[in-house]
Amino acid sequence: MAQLTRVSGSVGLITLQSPPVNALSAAVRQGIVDTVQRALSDPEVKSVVVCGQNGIFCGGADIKEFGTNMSGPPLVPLIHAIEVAHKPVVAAIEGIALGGGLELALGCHYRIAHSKAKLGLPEVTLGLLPAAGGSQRLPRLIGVPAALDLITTGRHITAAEALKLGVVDQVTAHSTVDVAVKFALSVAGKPLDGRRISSLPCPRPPNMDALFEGVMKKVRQSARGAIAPIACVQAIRAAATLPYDQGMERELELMASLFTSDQARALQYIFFAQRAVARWSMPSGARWDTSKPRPVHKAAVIGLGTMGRGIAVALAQTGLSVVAVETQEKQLMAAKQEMSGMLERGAKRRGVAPAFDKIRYSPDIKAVADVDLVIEAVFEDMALKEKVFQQLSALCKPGTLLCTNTSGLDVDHLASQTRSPELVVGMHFFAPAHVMKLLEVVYGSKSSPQALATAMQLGKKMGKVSVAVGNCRGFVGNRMLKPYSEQAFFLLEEGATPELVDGALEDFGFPMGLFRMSDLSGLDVGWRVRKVDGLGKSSGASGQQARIRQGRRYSPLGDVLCEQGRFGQKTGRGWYQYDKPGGRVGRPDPWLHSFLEEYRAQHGLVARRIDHQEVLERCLYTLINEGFRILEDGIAAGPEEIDIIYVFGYGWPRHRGGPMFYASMVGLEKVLARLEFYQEAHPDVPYLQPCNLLKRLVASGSPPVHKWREVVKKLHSQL
Ligand SMILES: CCCCCC/C=C/CC(=O)SCCNC(=O)CCNC(=O)[C@H](O)C(C)(C)COP(=O)(O)OP(=O)(O)OC[C@H]1O[C@@H](n2cnc3c(N)ncnc32)[C@H](O)[C@@H]1OP(=O)(O)O
Repeated sequence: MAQLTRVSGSVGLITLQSPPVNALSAAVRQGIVDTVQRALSDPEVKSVVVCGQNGIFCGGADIKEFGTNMSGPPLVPLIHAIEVAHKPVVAAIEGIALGGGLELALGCHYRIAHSKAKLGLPEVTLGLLPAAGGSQRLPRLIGVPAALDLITTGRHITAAEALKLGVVDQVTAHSTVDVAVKFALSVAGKPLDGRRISSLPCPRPPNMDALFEGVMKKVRQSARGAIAPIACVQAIRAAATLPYDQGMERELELMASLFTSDQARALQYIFFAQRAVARWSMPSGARWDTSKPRPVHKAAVIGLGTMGRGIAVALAQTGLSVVAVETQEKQLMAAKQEMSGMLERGAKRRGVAPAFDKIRYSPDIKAVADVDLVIEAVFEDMALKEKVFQQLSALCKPGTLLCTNTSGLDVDHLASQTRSPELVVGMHFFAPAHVMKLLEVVYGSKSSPQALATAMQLGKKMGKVSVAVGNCRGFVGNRMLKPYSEQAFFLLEEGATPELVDGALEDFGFPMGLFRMSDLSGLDVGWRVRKVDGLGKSSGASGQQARIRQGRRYSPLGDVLCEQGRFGQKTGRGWYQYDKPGGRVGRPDPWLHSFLEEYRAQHGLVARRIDHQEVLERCLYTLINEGFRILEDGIAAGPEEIDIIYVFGYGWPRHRGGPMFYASMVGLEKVLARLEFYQEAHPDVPYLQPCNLLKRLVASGSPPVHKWREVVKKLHSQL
């Protein structure tokens, strides 16, 4: 779908027409081939402008077509036909020119962009590389270093940056199509030789080998096992070292290795999952498209500890008026100082003025009287939160939405402390709250659809990936973390070291293994929770009985470390040792290794050899098993919710698509069989017991992950 019209007498205007983003579907590609051919053979047409309808140039290849039997004309010859045309072709870029969309524009002889347009080659984020000539043309146009940056990160750039780099020739704040048509009239009949990017030599950077080596090293480190960024570097190296035609062959070869890879499938799944979770639903049937959010102009944050500070800053940065309440005067002053710095740094990064005047600080909770929404972010203690909710319920104007920032406490219980439980939801932010992308929005049994819709919309405005989930201990993310960390502790008891467990998880792609992460966030955090739960005391006893609590296997290892004041980085000792309290670089600690040996001896445990495979299977499969339980319990509407939470909030490697997608790639039969195997070996570990939904899915032939939502729905309708 592309339309050709003649404008200003001699300009052929080709308009891509495929809402919502004019993606290059088979029909659009065919439309471009046809219209270009007609424009070039029409003697009345002297020059051509390519644009997209509805102010959007083109969002690139149609991702929905990937993984299907792709038909229609391929992009490479289509773009080539434009480039070799004897009439000037001008791209009028409004909205976006991404991926294949930008590659199409690079095939044109001139590019004019609207000042608000965004451009980029984000293929790497989908597990691919720009394989419609993008990896060969961009370095020729803007040089190797800049092309390496854009292609390996996939970042979107502004029109201003595009102009500075030389990606576009002109930027306008007026009608881009009008400007492009005028420009096309002015260049009609002029020679095009220097305008065909593929015929330009690729500028060779000085120290080219060192440059590529350095970039490859950096990419390998940050890619954590992702293959696409590496292929991107290899393709650009081909542009820098080979003639264009050979470079194109290399581009195709590299793309072929990525196109059908598991990683590409995983990354494309995450792209669509991120969009699917925005279309939330509640067990009552209420949905995103039938529930209208309330307007929120003014919000309050109660409690200015680490979380409250980040939340208040994030709210102010969205343009909301914020009342930041902290009843302890000293803490209030410290918060004010730190938050000013956060606002300043954030503003500098985004090139805007800091939103200092958006925040009013108050030591008095009565300041919430006229706000539309409150986010309570006091210490994670139910009695304290109860009290705050009772106060808020009495002080706020009717209709104020009351949200709790908790990492797992009962939202229904807090709602029961208020006069309007339907206005209460959980908003589980992740630290640092003004940086981390994930937000779990937790609806309780009485939360109204409007309350959920309001919190979801607010999360979106704050730039968060918001996921609606039901209320249970730990919600989705932290609930799944429990079996995962439990297994890691058991593995230490059985013979592993923190380095071995972390090594396996980091090789898998997590930025940090569980023990390194625990040292960073503080071992005392989990210890406090365990003590509230009646666990968390080392007891000092020996033998197996000492490792059984509440009728199940329990490892007091973390408790013993805490009793010795080893809280992680903050105390300079935890699962690793650090140079000093607050040190960042953890080194293996011989003390800990001897401690583990003594511990095993004390408890009659015999160390055995544990390999990476066992670490991964036991930690990840129990986590996945809990994910299935969460689906079974109706806490998450589908696997996409779980996967997005893990990718955006828990460091699950994106190229592995989240835990539920990973399970589908491994094969549900295998996950089930290994859980059964480990359960037999450890019958006192309930988390190893395969859940019914997993068994049911395997029994029904292990349907692909996108079909699970239906299976879960059916399961719930039968209950
Ligand atoms: C050997 C094979 C050779 C092949 C050579 C060609 C290869 C080319 C590679 C590519 O071009 S890969 C695609 C590159 N493009 C992208 O990565 C862009 C992806 N899209 C986005 O980043 C965003 O969607 C957006 C375009 C910036 C718009 O964001 P916005 O927040 O405004 O809206 P969304 O909710 O994200 O999207 C709206 C709607 O559109 C769907 N969509 C977006 N882009 C595409 C696409 N490229 N293909 C198909 N569908 C797309 C998106 O899924 C939403 O749909 P929904 O149904 O409403 O959820």
